Amino acid sequence: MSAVSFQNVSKTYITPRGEFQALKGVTFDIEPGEFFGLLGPNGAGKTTLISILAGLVRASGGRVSVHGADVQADYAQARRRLGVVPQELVFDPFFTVREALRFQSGYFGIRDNGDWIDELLDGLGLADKAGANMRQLSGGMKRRVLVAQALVHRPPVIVLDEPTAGVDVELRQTLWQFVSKLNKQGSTVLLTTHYLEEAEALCGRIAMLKQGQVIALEKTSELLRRASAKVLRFKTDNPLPEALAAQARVTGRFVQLPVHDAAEVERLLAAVREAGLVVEDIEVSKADLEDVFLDLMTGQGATPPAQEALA
Ligand SMILES: Nc1ncnc2c1ncn2[C@@H]1O[C@H](COP(=O)(O)OP(=O)(O)OP(=O)(O)O)[C@@H](O)[C@H]1O
Repeated sequence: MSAVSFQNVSKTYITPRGEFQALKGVTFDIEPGEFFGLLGPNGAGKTTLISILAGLVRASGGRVSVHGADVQADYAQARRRLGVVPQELVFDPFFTVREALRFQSGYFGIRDNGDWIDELLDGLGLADKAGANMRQLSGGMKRRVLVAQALVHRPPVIVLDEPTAGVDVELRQTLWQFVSKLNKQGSTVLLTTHYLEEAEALCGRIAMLKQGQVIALEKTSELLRRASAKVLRFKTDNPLPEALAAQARVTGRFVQLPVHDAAEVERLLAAVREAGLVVEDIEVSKADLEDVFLDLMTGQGATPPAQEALA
């Protein structure tokens, strides 16, 4: 049985300007023990999908289950199997860290959870803050408590929605060490992130969402191998012509363009020459996940499975 199953999930929001379809028939399963990445640009529908999984938003259509428990019909079972780390910092300012974790344990009907709470505090670098009041903690420390709170009932499925957005390097490392350890011990992890290097390093499989649809669903290694395997890189001080800018990743003077074969390299360089750009340090090198992502998002060179997913 899948750890998480999304079957034909749709969501239509009613807005003052009419209906807006945020999810359009999203279907994929996550198997027990996977470290799974959900990627997509702003507004792709990632948070909506996770909120439906967590029972915070109701799907307009389709079915979502956690280890077989339907998130609507069997909410309590599904919720018990999930540890959701939210994006926003929500906490009760009057509790100490340990009290907050005890309270959360009680919410799930768990007593005598002290040993696991100690392990969480240790693993997340919170041991010396156990007695501190929540309102005294820095933003980074509060975020650690949110992670501990999400895991207090030892859920088999851990959901992290942009857990490292705006957090310092130390917390990112602590968090990934701890979550990777839980994953090695058998927990399933679903991660949404904007940091593609994080997804590349951690996730075994990745789904990419674009405008509410899955446009790629593959092993990370396959995704890297299959989509534009190469990128053309160069430096220039000149602005790019529009046709090139639409597919390029530009960082200061550095320009990167996805390429699929030698003919495309020649075509792009011809376009560069034609536009009169002065370029330096031209090289063709291996793509990383960010290149693949950009390639798929700009609609260039979608891989065969991605096209199937769109059908
Ligand atoms: N409550 C709502 N009412 C109307 N529209 C909404 C609502 N929540 C989200 N949306 C819209 O649905 C789309 C998907 O939003 P969602 O937050 O799921 O995307 P996301 O992929 O998580 O983006 P981000 O990376 O910015 O968090 C967006 O266009 C958003 O404006």
